[in-house]
Amino acid sequence: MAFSRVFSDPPSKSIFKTFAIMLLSILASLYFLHCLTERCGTCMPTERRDAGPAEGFYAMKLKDFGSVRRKRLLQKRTSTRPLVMRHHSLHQSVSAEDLPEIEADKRMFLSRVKLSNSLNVDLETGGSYFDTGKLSSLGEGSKKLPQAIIIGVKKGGTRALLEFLRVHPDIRAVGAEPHFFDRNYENGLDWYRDLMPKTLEGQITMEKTPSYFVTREAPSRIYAMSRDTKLIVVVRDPVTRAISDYTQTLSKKPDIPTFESLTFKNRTTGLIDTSWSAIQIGIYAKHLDNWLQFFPMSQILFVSGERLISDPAGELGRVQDFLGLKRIITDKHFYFNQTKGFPCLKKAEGSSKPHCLGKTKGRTHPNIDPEIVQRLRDFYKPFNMKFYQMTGRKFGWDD
Ligand SMILES: Nc1ncnc2c1ncn2[C@@H]1O[C@H](COP(=O)(O)OS(=O)(=O)O)[C@@H](OP(=O)(O)O)[C@H]1O
Repeated sequence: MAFSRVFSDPPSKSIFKTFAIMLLSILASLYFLHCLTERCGTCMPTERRDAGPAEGFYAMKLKDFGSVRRKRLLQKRTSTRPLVMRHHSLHQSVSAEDLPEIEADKRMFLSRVKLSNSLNVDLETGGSYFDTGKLSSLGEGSKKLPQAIIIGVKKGGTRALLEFLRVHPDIRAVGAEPHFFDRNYENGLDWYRDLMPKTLEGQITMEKTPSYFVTREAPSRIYAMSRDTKLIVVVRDPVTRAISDYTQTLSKKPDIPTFESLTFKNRTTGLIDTSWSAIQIGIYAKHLDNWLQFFPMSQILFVSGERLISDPAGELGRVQDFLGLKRIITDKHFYFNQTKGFPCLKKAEGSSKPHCLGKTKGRTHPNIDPEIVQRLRDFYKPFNMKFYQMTGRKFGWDD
């Protein structure tokens, strides 16, 4: 009897013990969460908003440090995501290039966008990811509608621009192309907002969908969302752009007719088929007219696709100015990769490794008969002249 009293607890005592253990575990988890939000441990300097002129320089430095830190903080919190999520096959199976351009399988597309954004995977390059769900549980930042959008043009260099911009600590961008203002508008703004990554105060939310530039309804729809939206268009020599567009289609459907036969309505008369999208997209002046019905020129920035390759830092400087951001992305961020034949990032967003765009960017183009190329140059010339006049910039496609 005495033995059993010493070695076996009465039921109430054992319940108390279990309860005490549970309480301790809850307290330990709470403390762990608390530390995750960095409210314990080190004390970091924070941004000062009230710096007077004499403190300007230091305030600026502090601001840069603050914004860099903000982004690092956001990225750090995602780095516990299982590495399997970065597995190459995942990126391959959801490659943005694989998203059907015209006859999109909507359900598949939406699930891809969702997957991309839940991981913040850049579907094209697989370069970075961001666990928005995790942040939401910590209550950091909030999803906002984009304040700036790269609206075009297809094959202009839009992916390169977005990837480069993502290096900036004050830019947060969705990796996949949401196609909201063309294919998914009926889903509503809440759906669109939900695709966006979380941002902290002062950060700019961005997305890119190159087909917006040629979508008739896109200007009015974006205007309805916010008349202050900043628009960026990466333009490229329309002839090279058309060939690049064709090369992409050919890579997916090797049986399509030749570039030559698609270019002409009638080969003997030399009449160009302007209904072919590869040709149509390059008539920039016509599409721009549509945008100018809703947005002033001052709200649209034109980036040269050619200079984005020959002088990425120069073009990025213009974009950062346009977005009202400090020029943080400079020459130091790029190197020219001889094998790729393009500029690449020394360090991609959220990584310490060099990063080039994927193999679907910078494809080898098929050889096109120089006569046909010349015919296309003649066709585009008046439209290009008009476009130079409208934008006040000579892009040098006809020199
Ligand atoms: N740094 C860097 N690396 C690789 N590729 C680069 C880069 N900068 C610009 N480009 C050019 O981007 C072209 C693809 O344009 P987009 O990204 O707008 O294409 S898409 O519309 O999103 O499919 C792609 O076109 P192609 O060369 O025809 O493949 C490239 O020429």
